[in-house]
This record gives sequence, structure tokens and C-alpha cells, in this order.
Amino acid sequence: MTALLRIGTRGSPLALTQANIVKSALAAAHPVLAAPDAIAIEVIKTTGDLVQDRNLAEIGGKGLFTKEIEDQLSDGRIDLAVHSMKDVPTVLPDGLAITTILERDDPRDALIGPYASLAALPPGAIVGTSSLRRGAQVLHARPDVTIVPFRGNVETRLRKLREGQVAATLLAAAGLNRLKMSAEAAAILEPDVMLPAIAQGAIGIEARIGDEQVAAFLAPLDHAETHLCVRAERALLATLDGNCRTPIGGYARLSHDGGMRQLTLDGLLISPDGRHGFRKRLTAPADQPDALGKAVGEALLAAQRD
Ligand SMILES: NCc1[nH]cc(CCC(=O)O)c1CC(=O)O
Repeated sequence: MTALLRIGTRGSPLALTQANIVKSALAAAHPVLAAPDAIAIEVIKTTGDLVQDRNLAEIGGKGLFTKEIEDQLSDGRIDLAVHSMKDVPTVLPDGLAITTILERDDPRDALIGPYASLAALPPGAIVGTSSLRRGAQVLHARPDVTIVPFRGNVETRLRKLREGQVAATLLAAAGLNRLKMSAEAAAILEPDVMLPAIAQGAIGIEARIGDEQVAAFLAPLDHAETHLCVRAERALLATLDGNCRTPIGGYARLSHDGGMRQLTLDGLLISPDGRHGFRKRLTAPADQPDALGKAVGEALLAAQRD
């Protein structure tokens, strides 16, 4: 039979795991999708997958991991796309939207290697990361270390670490958890030392605006609390995008203050050498994620100008 739903995804082990998480959730929510072959997973190569050798800084290369997938979604060759939300640009192609965000896994970064903290790294240690955000925050804590570019999927990076090319590296805890590799983490770094990337740990689903059948299938998968947090973080990113070329971090969480639900958003702008960092934390009612993200972004831009 032909599939009722076609899911588009990148082909990395992490991307495939995430697509299968969405497939299982859909099958659990809708008996019609539980039949074998009701859901097809289509692997799509993106520019980010093809260009493995160059250093793709986190702040550059917008849409590197999403464009080819979005083209197939717009064309109707797939019905939905599963993304790591931290790889999704703030501006989407006309006609497409992030309709659904799953419950967030651990948003923090993990330190990988034999050292259980940044403080425990040997003097002058070589740390591998191609993320300007991670590199800058490592240098902020440990100005003596050397940051070297480090790419490839999770398995490749772990192999390079075992071969001794670097003393340590950093990976998203969520990715390690999904790959059942959390035992590789020597430490999970708290947001006060390593503010996560915008939307780290959240899986998002992109669909065609107006595709009501797909929307109905996806509705039960949305996690409202995660969606609010990611929305605040992405509003922060949208405010800073284009206004600065500096590494960015952002992390929102929900809390209850009496009967009131509050969103607290931490934002970070930091120079790649780690020497000039600005942090801002603001709290707002939970129904104002966009205004909160914009306010934190504007406060960071003002601090950077002064
Ligand atoms: N840039 C690649 C990428 N995109 C999302 C994740 C982790 C999973 C997540 O954030 O949900 C990773 C790997 C990593 O940074 O370690």
C-alpha cells in the first residue's frame, strides 16, 4: 500500500532516531497510522550533510540542514519534516510552518572525555567544537585552552576523541540521550556555565500551512509548555539575527507563581574569544513568549552597544 504519511528527515543516526520518535508517537495517537507501512520515512540529503569538511559555524549557514527537506515539503513529495529545532532558521519558506513541538529532552550541553568539569581540563588542553557558542563559553571559563574545529556526527566525534585528537568535546545531552549514549557524558554543564543553543533538546515538526489532515494527525503530539519556551527562545533569536554576528545562547523555562504561569528567559551574547559576554534574564506572563524574547534580545543588543 502507499503510505498515508511521508516523513522527511536527514539521514544521520540522530535525525533517523528523531523521525522514528515522531513515527511512533503518531502510531500511538492514531490507530490508522499504526498499520505497517502507514508511515514512510524519506531520507533527504542536505547541504549541511554534504559539506562535512568545512567549519559551519552555528551563527552562519542558516538553513543548511533544512532547505532541501523544505523544498520536498513545499512540492508535496513529503507531508511533514522532523527537525532538531535548534537547526531551524527563524524565517521559514512561504507556505510552511512549525506546527508541532514535542516535549523537550535535556536542553543542556554535555562535556565528553575523561574530565568531569571545565575546571578539571589540563592547562592548555585542546577542546574540539565547531560551535562558536560552545567555544566562547569554554574560553570564558578557561581562557588557557585552545578550541579547534570539530565536525561530523556524534559517532565520528567520539572516535576522534578516543584517538586523542582532542582532550574533550561537547555535545547536546538530548542527542546523546536519544542515541542511548548518555554514558559518554563526563558531566552535564549547567546553563549558568554553558547556556544552551536556542531550542536545544526540542524536536519540531514542519508542515504545509492549510494541510488540515496532517494538522489533525499532529495535534496530539504538541507539548504546549515546550512550545511556549521554544517560541520565546526563537523570538530572542529573531531579534538578534541580522543585528549581530556574535554567538548566541538562550534558554526559557516555565514556572508557576501562585496561579500565574511565568516564562523566564535567559539570553547570552558572547564574543568568540569568550572575553566579552552579556547575559540578560527576564520573566513575563507565559502567554507572552514573543514579547519576552524580543525584550531579552533588545536588552542584549543595548548592553553590547554600551
Ligand atoms: N547541530 C547538530 C545538532 N542539532 C541538534 C543536536 C542535538 C539534539 C537537540 O538539540 O535536540 C545536534 C548535535 C549536537 O549539538 O550535539
